[in-house]
Amino acid sequence: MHMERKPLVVVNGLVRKDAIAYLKEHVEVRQWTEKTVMPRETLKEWLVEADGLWSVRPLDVDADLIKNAPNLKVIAQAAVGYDNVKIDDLTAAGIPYGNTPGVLNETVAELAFTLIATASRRILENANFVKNGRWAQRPSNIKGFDLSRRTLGIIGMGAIGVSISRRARAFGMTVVYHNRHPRNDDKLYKTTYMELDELLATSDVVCVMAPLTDETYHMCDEAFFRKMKNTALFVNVGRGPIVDTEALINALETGEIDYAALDVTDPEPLPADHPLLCVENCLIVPHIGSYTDRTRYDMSILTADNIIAGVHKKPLKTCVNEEVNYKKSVLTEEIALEELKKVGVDLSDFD
Ligand SMILES: NC(=O)C1=CN([C@@H]2O[C@H](COP(=O)(O)OP(=O)(O)OC[C@H]3O[C@@H](n4cnc5c(N)ncnc54)[C@H](OP(=O)(O)O)[C@@H]3O)[C@@H](O)[C@H]2O)C=CC1
Ligand SMILES: O=CC(=O)O
Repeated sequence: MHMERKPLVVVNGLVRKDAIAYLKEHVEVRQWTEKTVMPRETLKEWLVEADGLWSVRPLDVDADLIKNAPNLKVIAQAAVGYDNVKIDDLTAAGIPYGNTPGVLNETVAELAFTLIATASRRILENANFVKNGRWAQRPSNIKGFDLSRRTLGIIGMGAIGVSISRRARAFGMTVVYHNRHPRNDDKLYKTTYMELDELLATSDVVCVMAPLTDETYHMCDEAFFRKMKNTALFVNVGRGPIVDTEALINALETGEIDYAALDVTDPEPLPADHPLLCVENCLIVPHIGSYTDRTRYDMSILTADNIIAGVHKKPLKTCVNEEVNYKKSVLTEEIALEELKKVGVDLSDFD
């Protein structure tokens, strides 16, 4: 009797154990479980046999990585952002790429708004005085500012940006945004489109929620910060390299802007001696936008589902390069095979 081998999925780093257990119910898994980053050459060797790849950062996914992977049918990663992936290379190779949009919108928006609220009331600095037994010595210049009746400018008003805007409205803020294209639902979300310069001049809080692309790389440079209000708060939850870090440090130290709150930095992680860590008016958290147990679970299961679908040539639930996603025709073919089985055709006869 013909025994079909299970598809082989390579995972090049550590991911949640429950997601791996789920994946193993459907496919064979070969995982790099060392704490060190998997050497690229070793990964390339493993991919020779692989049907699928669960990509774990840091990893540059490009034509070179997959050139000796003749069976590869899908690559997926537990993240919305795919700036480490050359999508065109995968499309050229006919490989669909799955990301995890949607399931993290509210969680990332909560973190973005937590940064805004925490920074606006200087929670960290004030809490430190209390914790260090210096309540009474707290200097009077560590003042917060109100969010109500202020303007939030979102750069990159997509799925997460909209969720941030809803929270801002609940705090009594006016929301303006800049994208390459104005949205057609401004009435619904009570938002206003602005060109970038106007947004920077208008906003009391500027929040970057755009993807990292060639266009957005170092978008926040010296000129960008010069156009912001001196009293403004700058927040980045998009990607670190959208910001020219040196320009940000300079803007914070010279008073060009008042304060920054960052979930993402360039580089990541920040080395212990990085100059950004010495800047007093800057709050940094270690890229925890989607990092809650429930949301990381949802992202991991969606990634596993995309991989399981892809290795069986079924449509990925969330695919970036939809033009090479597996289409219904594959399903139709399977339904046809099921029908054949039902009428007693022994498919192994055709192997
Ligand atoms: N810190 C964290 O943990 C997380 C960070 N992220 C980051 O957030 C990004 C956005 O996620 P999500 O909201 O789901 O993505 P979406 O694709 O829904 O939204 C992205 C938005 O950015 C806009 N945009 C793209 N290019 C530019 C540009 N050059 N200038 C201005 N706006 C631009 C797009 O509009 P248009 O096409 O009209 O320009 C779109 O509205 C991700 O790519 C990722 O990098 C996501 C999740 C967690
Ligand atoms: O940074 C996280 C992501 O989902 O993108």
